[in-house]
Amino acid sequence: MKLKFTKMHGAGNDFIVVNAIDQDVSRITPADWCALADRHFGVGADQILLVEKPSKSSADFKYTIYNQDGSLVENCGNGARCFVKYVHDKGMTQKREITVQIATGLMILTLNEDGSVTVNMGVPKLQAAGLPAVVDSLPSRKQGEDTLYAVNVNGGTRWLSMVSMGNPHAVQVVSDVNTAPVLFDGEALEKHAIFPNKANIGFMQIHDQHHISVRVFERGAGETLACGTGACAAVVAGIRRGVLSSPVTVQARGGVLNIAWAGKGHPVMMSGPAVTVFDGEVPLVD
Ligand SMILES: N[C@@H](CCC[C@H](N)C(=O)O)C(=O)O
Repeated sequence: MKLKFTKMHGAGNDFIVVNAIDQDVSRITPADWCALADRHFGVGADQILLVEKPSKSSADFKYTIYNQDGSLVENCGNGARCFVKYVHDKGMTQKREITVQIATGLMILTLNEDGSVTVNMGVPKLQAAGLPAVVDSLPSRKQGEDTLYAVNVNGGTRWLSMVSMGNPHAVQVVSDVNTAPVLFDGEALEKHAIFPNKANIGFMQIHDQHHISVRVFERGAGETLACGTGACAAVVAGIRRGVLSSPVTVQARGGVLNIAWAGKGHPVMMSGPAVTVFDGEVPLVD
């Protein structure tokens, strides 16, 4: 069997996008997706995105996401932008505003005139239990409206904000993202016992109340050049801590994302680039 795909990226967070409406992918296993995402023996990608038929009549498409390690994911912000560009470029819809079914509900995405995409990322969950994160025995302190939890890792204490964007994020403020121990601490925190489903670990440097730099050690993928949901989680945490004001420009290693959030109970709006790299075809073992 041959599988057609498109390689895309959003601010350097790269994807293999697969049309699973016109191609039968039912026999492709998570291990196959993992092999395809391998950077040495496969095509290479942080995530695999499947474009599928929705089961809800109010949605235009369904969108299933696998991490590089083959695990299923609830949400992917940079992927959502690439998803819209893909279905538009492939003539699968003429609509510029598209409703997409994801694991946690419906997501509304808008293809802007300049080719960028704006995504309504939904209302963030602000309780640690919602990630889930088991924080009952951890020391905590308030900063603004946020509650920070002290987690011991690699011989030090990190004060983490807990934000769910449908997927779990723990965010800490660092003085310099370039020297922050993103790989060392990120890997240890991703798998920390307080996160039963693991977590994405964000490191945020605050330049001023409207500008930050963020690096994210992603669950199931390691550090990526950008993480859309991670950027949203960092902005939500910063606004709740009282150190950021909406809108916020987020500098990731691979590009810039713009995030707006009006506060508790409101959805996070994210805008940023979506780029096609090439179309390809790979043989898969039957
Ligand atoms: N790169 C993504 C997030 C992908 C999912 C994440 N690794 C997880 O396991 O939750 C983004 O742009 O949001």
